[in-house]
Amino acid sequence: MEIVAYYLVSFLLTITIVIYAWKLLDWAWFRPRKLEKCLRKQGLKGNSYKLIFGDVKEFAKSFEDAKSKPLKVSDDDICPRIVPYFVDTIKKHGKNCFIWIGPKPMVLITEAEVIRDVFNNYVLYQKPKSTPLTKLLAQGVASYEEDKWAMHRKILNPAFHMEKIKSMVPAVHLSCTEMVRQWQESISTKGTSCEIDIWPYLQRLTSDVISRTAFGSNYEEGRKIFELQKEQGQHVIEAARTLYIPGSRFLPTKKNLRMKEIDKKVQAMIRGIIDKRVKAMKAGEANTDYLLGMLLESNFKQIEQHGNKDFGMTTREIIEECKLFYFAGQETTSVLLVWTMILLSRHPDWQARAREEVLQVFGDGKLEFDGLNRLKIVTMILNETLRLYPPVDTLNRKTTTNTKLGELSLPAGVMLLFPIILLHHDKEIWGKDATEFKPERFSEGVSKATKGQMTFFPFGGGPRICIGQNFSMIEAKMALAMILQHFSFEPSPSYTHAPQSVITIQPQYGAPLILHRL
Ligand code: HEM
Repeated sequence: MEIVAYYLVSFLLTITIVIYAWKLLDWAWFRPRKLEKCLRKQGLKGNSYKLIFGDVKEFAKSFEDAKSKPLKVSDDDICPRIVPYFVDTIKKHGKNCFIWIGPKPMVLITEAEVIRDVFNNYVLYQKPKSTPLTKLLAQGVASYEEDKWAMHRKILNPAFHMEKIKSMVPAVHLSCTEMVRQWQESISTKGTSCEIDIWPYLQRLTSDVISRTAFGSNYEEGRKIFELQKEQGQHVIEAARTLYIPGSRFLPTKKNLRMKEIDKKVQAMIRGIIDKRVKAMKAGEANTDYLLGMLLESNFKQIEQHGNKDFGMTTREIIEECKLFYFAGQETTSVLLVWTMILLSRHPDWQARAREEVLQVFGDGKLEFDGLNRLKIVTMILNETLRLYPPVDTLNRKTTTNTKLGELSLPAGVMLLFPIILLHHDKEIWGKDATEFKPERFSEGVSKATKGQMTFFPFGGGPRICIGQNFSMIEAKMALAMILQHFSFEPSPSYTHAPQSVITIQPQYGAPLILHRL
C-alpha cells in the first residue's frame, strides 16, 4: 500500500514538474517565437527575440546614455532624450516596428486613426496588468476593466463635473496664494529679484491642492496621507527599475516591510476620514465641496437607486480611488506647470502676452472661476506646453483576443504602445517647426489645430480619457495667472535643460529661474 502511495505521489510530482517546465518554456521561448513569426508575417520589423530579456538591456542602456547628455537650453526636440529606444528602433526598422519588453513583443502604433479605434474599443484593448508592487501604490478606476471600470467611472464622473470643480476653486486659490507668498518672501530678502528653483515649490503646490480638494477640512490628515503616498511612489519606481521576480514581495526585506506599513497606515487614515464623513452625513451636516465627499455622496446615490450594495463601491475601493487621485493628479499637473514656466522664461514675448491677458481679465484682483475660462492666450500656451512636453509620454494597451487593427491582424497577448510624444513632435503632422514653441497653433482651439485627428492626446482618449483633465487645466490656469500677476521670470544661468522620463517628464536637475517682483 505504502509503495503504491509512493509511486502515486512521485507520478503526480513528475506530472506537476513537467507541466510547470512546459509552461515556463512556453512563456520564455515558444510563445515569443510564435508571436514574432506572426508579427513579421504582417510586415512588422524589430530585433530578433533574445531569451527572457528581449530588448530590455539595450532599452535600459539607451535611457542611461540619454540621461547623461543634457540638451541646449533652447532645444525642445526632446524625443531622443525621453524615448531614445523608440527613436532608434524607428530609425533602424521604420515606423511599422516592434520591440521586446522581456518575452512580450510591443508594437508601436503611430497612426492617428488606429489610435482612436483602440481608445474607443476599450473592452478589446485593455491595460496591461500592473505588478503587485505597483498595485500597492494605487488601484482604482485607472486599473479596472469592463463592468467594474464602467461602474467606478459612473460613480466618479459627477465629482469631476464643471460645477463641482468650480466649488473647489477657493481651495486651489488658497494653495496658490501660499506659494506666491513664499516666493515674495524669498525675493524680499534679496531686493526685487532672486533665483528660485521653482520645481519643488510646484510639486508642493499640486500636492497641497490635491490634499485640500480631496479631503476638504481633513486637509492636514490628507497631507500626511499623501506624504506617505509620495514615499510609496519612490519605492515603487525603484522596484520598477529592476526585473520583478514573482513572489519576491513576500520576502521580509526592509523595503517590503516599509511598503506594507505605509499601505496599512494610508488605508487606516483614509478609513478614519470616511467614517467621520459618514457620521456627519447621517447627522445631516456633511459638506461635499471636496472630492472624497462628492464620491461618497455619488456612491450612496448609486446604491440607493439600485437598492443593492453590489452597485456601489466598497470602503476599500473608495480608499483606492483616493490614493489614485494623488498618484494620477499631482505630478502630472506640477510637470505641466514647470515646463510652462520654463518655456515662458525663454519666450518673454509670450510671457508678456499672457500677463497682459491676465491683467485685462482680473487686473491685480482676485482670480475666480469664470475669468479663468476666458483666458485664451494662457490656454494656447498650456496646450502648446502639453504638446511639446506631454506629462505622460507614452500609453499602452494589450490585445485580449485575436484582433484586426487597421491593416494588422494581431494575436492575443500583444502589447501596443502609443508614443504620445512622437506624434506630438511629428514634422509630417505639425510642420517643419514641430519642435518649436508656437502657441499660435492653438489659436482656434484644439480641433482646428489637429484637424480633428488623434494627433494631440496628452490626456489619452475615448471613454477612458483622463477624468481629471478639466480639474488640472483649471488648477494650472489659476497657478499660472497668479504667478503672472506677481512676477516676471527668466532662465537662470544655473539651469540645465535635462527633461527625463520618470513616469512623467520631469526636469532632471530642477528648474532654477530668476524671478522679479512686479
Ligand atoms: C496635466 C495633468 C494630467 C495629465 C497630463 C493626465 C494624463 C492622463 C492620461 C494620459 C490618462 C489616460 C491613461 C490611459 O489611457 O492609459 C489619464 C487617466 C486618468 N487620470 Fe489623468 N492626467 C492629469 C491630471 C489628472 C488629475 C488632476 C486627476 C485626478 C484628480 C487625474 C485622474 C485620472 C484618472 C482617475 C485616470 C483614469 C481614467 C480611467 O481609466 O477611466 N488625472 N490621465
